[in-house]
Amino acid sequence: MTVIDVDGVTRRFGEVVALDDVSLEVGPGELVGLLGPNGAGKSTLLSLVSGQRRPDTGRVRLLDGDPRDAASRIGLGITPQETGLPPTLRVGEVVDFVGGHFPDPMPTAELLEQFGLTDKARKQTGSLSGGQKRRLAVALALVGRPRVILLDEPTTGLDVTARQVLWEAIRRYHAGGGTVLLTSHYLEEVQALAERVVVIDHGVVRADDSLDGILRRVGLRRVVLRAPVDLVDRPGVSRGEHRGDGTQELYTPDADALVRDLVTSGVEFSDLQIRGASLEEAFAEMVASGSLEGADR
Ligand SMILES: Nc1ncnc2c1ncn2[C@@H]1O[C@H](COP(=O)(O)OP(=O)(O)OP(=O)(O)O)[C@@H](O)[C@H]1O
Repeated sequence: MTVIDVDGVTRRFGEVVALDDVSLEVGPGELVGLLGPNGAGKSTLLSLVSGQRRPDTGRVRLLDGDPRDAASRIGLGITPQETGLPPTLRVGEVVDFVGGHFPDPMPTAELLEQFGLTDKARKQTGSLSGGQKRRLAVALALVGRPRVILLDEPTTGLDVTARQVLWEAIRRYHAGGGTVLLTSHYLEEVQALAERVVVIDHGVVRADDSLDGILRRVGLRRVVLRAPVDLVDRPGVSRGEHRGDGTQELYTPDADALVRDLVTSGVEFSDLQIRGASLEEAFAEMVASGSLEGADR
């Protein structure tokens, strides 16, 4: 059985082609991260899978049914990018209310416990912090014991602790056999959770690979240093530039080898900084180098 089956889907908003012939299959128990820059088409894809929108062309199936049928959506949990919670209802009441729409909801106390919200059960949602609201919004996706959940940027804007609580809850759901499709701007988040990564840009699926496969492609390091000679064209540097502050910014697959080479060659560098490339940088590199072309599973 395929839990999510998107086949040759195109969706336009006026002149904008939000999704351009996108196909994606997600099987039972998979945890898939959907990555892409702003405006890539991630939320549009989720809205088609959840039956909120129809594709212009192509076909979308959810749990072997039409996502616009309530019978298919009973097995779906969703946390959109923004959730409006009724501000005067208490946290426990909101969970009870949403759970009441499902045949076998999770007990409210158990769900709140999992999301670290037990002591907020009697608070009005309007009094919650941004992070607490977000945790509640994700908890609501799970209350009906869904077979699949769609999470649109579940932890954007959260602090480290709140993010960890959510990651744990998502892992627990997945370990129990649940299927997850989540979007994120954060490579770190996808790295922490997903087994499979789909990269989308300008409405097109650019890569669909295991997490390891994607990380190998984006395994670039960013090296910044000050040096009296030009290092941009040095062997081992895949791309680089001179910055306004007099430093050079270099991207390399092997920062250790590059630094060893500079030391043995006697290059007098200073102010050395090394870190992993961010998703945006890695993504730009993938597009620039053409490594995404023809990439597929
Ligand atoms: N309701 C709408 N009306 C008009 N254009 C839209 C609408 N929804 C999305 N778009 C456009 O479709 C494209 C894809 O948007 P979408 O929200 O799916 O991207 P995204 O990858 O989720 O972005 P973000 O990471 O910023 O949430 C964008 O160009 C966006 O401006």
